[in-house]
Parts: sequence; structure tokens; C-alpha cells
Amino acid sequence: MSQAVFPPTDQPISVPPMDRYNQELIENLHPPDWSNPEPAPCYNLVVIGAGTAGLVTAAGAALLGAKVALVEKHLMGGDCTNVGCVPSKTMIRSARVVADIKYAEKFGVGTSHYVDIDFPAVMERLRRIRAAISLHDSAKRFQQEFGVDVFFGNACFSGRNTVEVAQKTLRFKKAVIATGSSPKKLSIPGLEEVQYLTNENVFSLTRRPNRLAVIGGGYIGCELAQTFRRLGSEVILLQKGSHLLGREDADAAAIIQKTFVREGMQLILEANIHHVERQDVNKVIYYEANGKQNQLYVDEILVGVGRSPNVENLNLESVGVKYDKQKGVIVDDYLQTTNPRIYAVGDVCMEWKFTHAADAAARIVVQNALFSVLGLGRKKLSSLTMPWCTYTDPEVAHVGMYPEQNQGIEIDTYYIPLNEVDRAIIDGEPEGFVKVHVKKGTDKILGATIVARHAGEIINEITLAMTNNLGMKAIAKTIHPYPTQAEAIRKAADAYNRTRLTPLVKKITSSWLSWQR
Ligand SMILES: Cc1cc2nc3c(=O)[nH]c(=O)nc-3n(C[C@H](O)[C@H](O)[C@H](O)COP(=O)(O)OP(=O)(O)OC[C@H]3O[C@@H](n4cnc5c(N)ncnc54)[C@H](O)[C@@H]3O)c2cc1C
Ligand SMILES: NC(=O)c1ccc[n+]([C@@H]2O[C@H](COP(=O)([O-])OP(=O)(O)OC[C@H]3O[C@@H](n4cnc5c(N)ncnc54)[C@H](O)[C@@H]3O)[C@@H](O)[C@H]2O)c1
Repeated sequence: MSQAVFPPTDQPISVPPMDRYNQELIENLHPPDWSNPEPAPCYNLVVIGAGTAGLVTAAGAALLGAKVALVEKHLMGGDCTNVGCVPSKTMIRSARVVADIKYAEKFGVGTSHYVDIDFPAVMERLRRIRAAISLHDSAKRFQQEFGVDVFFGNACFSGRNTVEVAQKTLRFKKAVIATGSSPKKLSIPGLEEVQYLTNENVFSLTRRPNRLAVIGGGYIGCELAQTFRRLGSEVILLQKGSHLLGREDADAAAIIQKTFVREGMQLILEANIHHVERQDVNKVIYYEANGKQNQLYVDEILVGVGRSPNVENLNLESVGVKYDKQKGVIVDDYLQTTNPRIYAVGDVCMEWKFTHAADAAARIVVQNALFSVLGLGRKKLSSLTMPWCTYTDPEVAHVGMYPEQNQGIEIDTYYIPLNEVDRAIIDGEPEGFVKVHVKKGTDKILGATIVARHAGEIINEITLAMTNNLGMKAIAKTIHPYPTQAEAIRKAADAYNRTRLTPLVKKITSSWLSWQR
């Protein structure tokens, strides 16, 4: 099994397997021959961490003329590029191809039934695509195109306006903590000893585990469990709660559960894992579910049970930056920490742990840290309308509120099942829905959940509407090409419009029409 890819920073960076693609990745994201520049006398902004949050902050500030230093201890691009969105979505794409071939006969396309899944080739594709995408985040690009001083090394605060990295001192007017998060550890006896996979090493696999236990039924667990199942592993998903995707709409989670079972995955809900041990080649998980003790024999265990913010070893206490080990750096709505000269952004401080959330919040930090005078012109994190999407098949996308969070606001929900949408029927994808929640008696959209094969694309219309205060009336007026699955949104808006057809309105229109006859 490949080991974690995060070595101490004084050792050469290695991303197993060290083939030409991973060498290209390292060449872009932590060039072995990089010399840290001589620090400028003082930086407008020193950014710690070059994941999405740090990269967008650094590039945005530099493009506006700030003198910026960006410090990264491992690979630029952070989790998203290296061990998160990019590799996971690349694997998911291969897994979708498998599913399409498996269900091809439903579409009148014969296949030999035997799908030859070349797992090493799937993973090589992942490494090739990740290396190509890594150019966007490369150290050279940030230095040459944006004029950012890029430093590699472990950064920590060394004084009220200084950061120390690789024996150099960076003096700042403002600093930004963008150190991200790491996989949360489980304190299950025996787990550390048998070794397990997390997002930090699973994408380095070159051989498919035949029997894979996935612990955690959230975003990571669901996306990767379905992926490995489709790529041919026997997958057992152990989830602590009573259903998968615990934070999502219950109807959406039910569709995902049904799909997983249909695809041959074993789901163990309300699982309470006692301990884990090795027996010969097996990793054995002892657990309790439905009041029964049981055990599972697997080749590998993948853990995805949430994130821990990276707040250690930054010397935050010395600069008066308060933090909580679970929640991360404490920030206000302006992303300012308890030290007014220091901001934080991304997974290290935000509940929304998404790449696009880190990106959007970084833009707020640039504005607030560099261009606000006496608190004027500051932007608030709470002003953002944040969508997200779980890339299972079908996808589950959400924006805004859930009805159970209604906080005293009365809502109406418009529900369109995809089996009423022509394109979904045509595509053989009728399992799913669009639910739009509006403030009762108005057309103001408060939230929506979409379950569809490309829900992540379809949700953007709702996000656009919410961000720009467009309501259901505006959506109903918008022409959607026929046949598209996004027509489900227009159908929801039509359903809203029909509620405006009160008995009085109908009486008036009927009278007018009978007078015309
Ligand atoms: C498997 C997986 C799949 C995901 N899929 C999606 C998805 O599809 N869509 C989506 O929106 N989000 C997804 N996410 C979440 C997304 O990856 C994160 O929200 C995003 O990467 C957060 O960016 P960040 O910059 O805050 O942190 P990170 O990406 O974690 O970057 C932080 C950087 O700081 C560096 N660092 C830490 N400490 C120091 C220090 N002391 N000195 C110098 N550098 C330091 C780290 O090495 C790292 O490079 C996924 C996450 C995982 C794990
Ligand atoms: N598509 C995306 O945007 C995407 C994809 C992957 C990850 N992410 C980000 O990464 C973060 C982490 O994802 P995650 O899936 O690790 O966390 P999560 O919080 O989404 O899910 C963790 C799951 O683990 C379960 N769990 C906790 N302890 C357990 C135990 N002892 N046994 C069994 N189950 C247990 C929880 O009930 C929960 O369902 C997410 O917050 C998300 O923001 C996003």
C-alpha cells in the first residue's frame, strides 16, 4: 500500500508512484530546484498555504498591485488539485464510463457483458490529468505571471508582524492563514496499526483493493465508495448515522442509498466500530449494528469522517489568533481573526469546506485586508449564496436553506420528479427531482435541492437567481431549450405561477373570454 504523501518539509517531496506524471506534478507544484527569493523589506500580504484559498488570495492581491509572499510547505494547489476534487472527479469519470457500459443494453446497445476495467490505467489517467491541471497552480506561474514571491517551507508566526519560513523572515502589513484541513482521525483501537487509506493516499493506489471497507457516509465516503464499486471492488460502507449524506435532503439521500444497494454495495448504517485488527492478509473490522455484533474481512479500509483544520505549529497563540481544534481559526463575518492584522480563509476556518467556497471567500479577504479603510467597504462571508454538489451518480446539488432549518419562515416547496421531465425519461435517468423552496406567498427562492445526473450543472440557474434576487416569476419567463433536464426548474416555476391563478383571477379571465365569444 502506498503511504501518505506528506513528508516532513526538509525531505524531498515524493508523490507515489513516482512516474513521469507525478514528477511533472512535483515539477509544477514544488520544483525540486526552487530557491526561495530574498524577502522584500515588507509585504502588503503574506499568505500561508497555497491551496485554493491561498492561491486565489495571493493572485487576486498581486493583480491589484500588492506585494505578496505565498508560503507552501508541501504542494501548491493544496487538497483540491492533489488529493481532493481533481483526482476524485477524474476517477468518478472513469467509473461513470463503466456504469454506462453496464447499462448499455437498456439503450439497445449490446455489449459482451464483460467490462474489462484496467485499474492501473484508470489511475494513470488520473495522474496524467492531475499533472496537466497542476500547471494552473504552478510555482513558476505564480512568480512570473502574478509577480508573487513564492516560498517553500513550513511557515509560522515569529512576531507581531513577521512570519518565519526556511530561515527567512517575512515582514507583513497583513497576513492570511490559508492552511486548509486534514482528514479527521478516528480513535478506533487497532486502526492505526493495520494502516488505512484516506484522501491523502488513496489516489496513489496502483492496484485495486478487491474488498474495500469505507468508513463514513458523507461526501468523501459516498463519492469514493460508488467509484470503487463501479471499478470492480466489493465495497462495504459503514456509516455512523441512520442514513447517508446526513446533512442533505432526506429524499435525496434515499435515492443515493437505493442506487448504492442496486449497484451491489453493502450498506451498514448506525455502525459502531469497536476495533480493527490484522489477520493474515485480512484487515478485520469488529462492529455493532442493529444490536448485533459482527465482523468484516477486507483488504483495505478507507476513512472519510470529516476534516480537522490545520491550526498546529503556526504559533497562533503568540500573535493573539484564537482557534478551536475542531472548528479552526476563529474569524468574524469579515474573515478577520482575533488579531486585526491577520485574516483566515478556506478550510482552516470555514464551515463550507469547498473549493469554490475557498475561492469566493479569498476574494472577500483581498478586499477586506487591503482595501478597507476604517472598516468601510468591507464584504461579509454571510452575504454569499453558496451552492455545493456531491458527485455521486446521480449527483446531489444544493443551495440555500433546507426546510427543516426554516427559522420561523413559512415556506412552500415546489417539487418536480424527473420522471415528469421528457429529457430525463429520454436519457434513461428518471430517478431524481428538483425541489425549490420559496418564502410562502412570494416567489422569493430560499433554497433548492436537485438530484440528477448533472445536478451540479443544473443548480447554477437557481444560484444565479438567488444571488441576484430573481424569483420564480423570472425563472418562469426564461425560455429553456427543449428537451433539457433543466426544464424541471422551469416546471417548478410554472407550478408556482399556477398558484397565482386564484379563483378571483380565474373568474376574471373566464368572464373576459366568455364576453369575447
Ligand atoms: C477527496 C476530496 C474531494 C473533494 N472534492 C471537492 C469537490 O468536488 N468540490 C469542492 O468544491 N470541494 C471538494 N473538496 C474540498 C476542497 O478540496 C477543499 O475545500 C479545498 O481544497 C480547501 O482549500 P484550502 O486552500 O482552504 O485548503 P487546502 O487545499 O488544504 O490547502 C492548504 C495548503 O496549506 C498548506 N499548509 C498548511 N500548513 C502550512 C504551513 N504551516 N506552512 C505552509 N503551508 C502550509 C498545505 O500544505 C496546503 O497546500 C474535496 C476534498 C477532498 C478531501
Ligand atoms: N463534492 C464535494 O464538494 C466534496 C467531496 C468530497 C469532500 N468534500 C469536502 O470534504 C469534507 C470532508 O468530507 P467527509 O466525507 O470526510 O466528511 P463529512 O462530514 O461529509 O462526512 C463524514 C461522515 O462520516 C460519518 N462518521 C463519522 N464518524 C464515523 C464512524 N466512527 N463510523 C462511521 N461513520 C462515521 C458521519 O456520520 C458523516 O456522515 C466535507 O466537509 C466536504 O466539504 C467535498
